[in-house]
Amino acid sequence: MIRIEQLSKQFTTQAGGKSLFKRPPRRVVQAVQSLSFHAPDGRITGLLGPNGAGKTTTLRMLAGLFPPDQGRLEVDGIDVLKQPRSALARMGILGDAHGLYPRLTARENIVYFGRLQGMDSDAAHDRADVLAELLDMRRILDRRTEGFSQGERMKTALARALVHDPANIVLDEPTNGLDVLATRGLRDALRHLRSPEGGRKCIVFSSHIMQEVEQLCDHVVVMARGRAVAQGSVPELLAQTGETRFEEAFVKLAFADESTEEALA
Ligand SMILES: Nc1ncnc2c1ncn2[C@@H]1O[C@H](COP(=O)(O)OP(=O)(O)OP(=O)(O)O)[C@@H](O)[C@H]1O
Repeated sequence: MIRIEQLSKQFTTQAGGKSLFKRPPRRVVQAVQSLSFHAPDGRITGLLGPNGAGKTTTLRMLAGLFPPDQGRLEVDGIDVLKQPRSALARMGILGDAHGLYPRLTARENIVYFGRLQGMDSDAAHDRADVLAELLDMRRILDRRTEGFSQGERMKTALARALVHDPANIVLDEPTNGLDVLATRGLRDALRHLRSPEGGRKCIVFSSHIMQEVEQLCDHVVVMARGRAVAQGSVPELLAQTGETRFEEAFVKLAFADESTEEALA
């Protein structure tokens, strides 16, 4: 179970400037603002938002990569800021950079991570076999990852993230660069992991692809400009917007401010 409460994060960047002598002005980007949501076990929760909505920033804070300015992040009741190691041990995280060791085989990459998580070698090897079955990667399991395709890299990175059988699975744009079959395979694997047979995992993933979210998610958090502008199941969001197509509902929800601002300009 993952719970996020009133999360905020801003970044300060240098604005561009032509002058050699004047320091360019600073710009503040509010990446995430007062974001709250709850992702229960046995459910797939999707963070859906356009580019720059704050999805990756949110998931990076959940992974303990940097602290929020404000707010609380909890994994199975454990505070990520206060007890990062225990919280991280309860999560399998697939980030945007897959960072595999190219000289190791897929299996060795998976087993190595298992060992880092405190598993003994036999258990890590057994688990690599189970995951290879689940993610349909038996063909590549004993190949060096050097030269792997995008889909093969993603599967290996996902298997590595799941090696310690975490109760919570966090995925940032997992289908980026995958073809239709690989996307289907991933969808099936996530459905299995959500089911009682798959361990009723709590799954949180980010995406800007509506069809993916529509087909997979029990709960959708629509993000825009760092905020959650709406939350609910797909039927609830359709009812809330009075739309029959999810794409229309999403555009209405995610870009509502912009049309108002454009109208006022
Ligand atoms: N390290 C950083 N420094 C400055 N600005 C940042 C940094 N990281 C994120 N941002 C800004 O914060 C905002 C949210 O970015 P984020 O990557 O979280 O969005 P996203 O919803 O994941 O977008 P996308 O779908 O394009 O990946 C953007 O305006 C981005 O430029």
